[in-house]
Amino acid sequence: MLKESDSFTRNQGFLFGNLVTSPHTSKYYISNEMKTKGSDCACYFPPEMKQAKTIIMNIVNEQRKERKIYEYEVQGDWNPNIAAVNCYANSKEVVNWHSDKLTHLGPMPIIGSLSLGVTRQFRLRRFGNEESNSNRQPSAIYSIPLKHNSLIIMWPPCQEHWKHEVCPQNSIDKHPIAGFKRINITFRQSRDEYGSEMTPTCHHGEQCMLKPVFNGRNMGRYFYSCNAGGPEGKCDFFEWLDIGKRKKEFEEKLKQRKSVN
Ligand SMILES: O=C(O)CCC(=O)C(=O)O
Ligand SMILES: [Fe+2]
Repeated sequence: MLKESDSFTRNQGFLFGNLVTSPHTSKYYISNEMKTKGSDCACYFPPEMKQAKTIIMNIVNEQRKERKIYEYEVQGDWNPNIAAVNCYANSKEVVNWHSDKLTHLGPMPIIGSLSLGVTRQFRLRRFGNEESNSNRQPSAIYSIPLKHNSLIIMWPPCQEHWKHEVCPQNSIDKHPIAGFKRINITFRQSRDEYGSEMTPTCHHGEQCMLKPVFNGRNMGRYFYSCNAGGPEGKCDFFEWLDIGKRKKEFEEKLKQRKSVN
């Protein structure tokens, strides 16, 4: 993975009309079973990643026996089939405050995050109810040092209520093998129910993003909106996610697929 990380690339995207380049490099991997689902990504889990996946999957599923399972999260065993791998080349490479995208993971995802190499600070802060907070106090920031070979599990509803970042540091201790590099593998489960076929497209033909409502009277609901903005730089597409309806539509799709085969 250390060797492979030299070929990782920086994502680019538009943020409020400005082209921004990712402050770290990354690469996406998929499991073999995703191959049959028509994904065009050619990077399959290498053998070591498969081994790590199995270990992490077993830990998560064991812990889930003792945990509350939310209605909207994946039912049955958690089975990660994609991995986003980030590489931070030095102490100034970061990932900025964000919560992970729900579009293909669906509501209440579980994310198993394995750290390799240099120890970096992983920070978390709550973001719901910020506007309704009359004092406008910024929420507390929790900082967790993630050592080589440590696992952090972001349980639901972490992505709905918390943001996370890996912040720049003035100094870091050199790792005997990785030097100043840190590699982070986040294992995620892409759910067929939230696959591209099931994701609405806006009036401009862009795939929409699934987002949670994190405060106010609609808190707990999810909606689709367009991030791309459309040709005029704005797109007002909006659609509530009806989870019951989605389940039925997906079952219907499965039945149709079976009858075609
Ligand atoms: O590097 C980390 O620990 C976090 C990575 C992350 O948040 C992400 O890839 O979404
Ligand atoms: Fe993240």
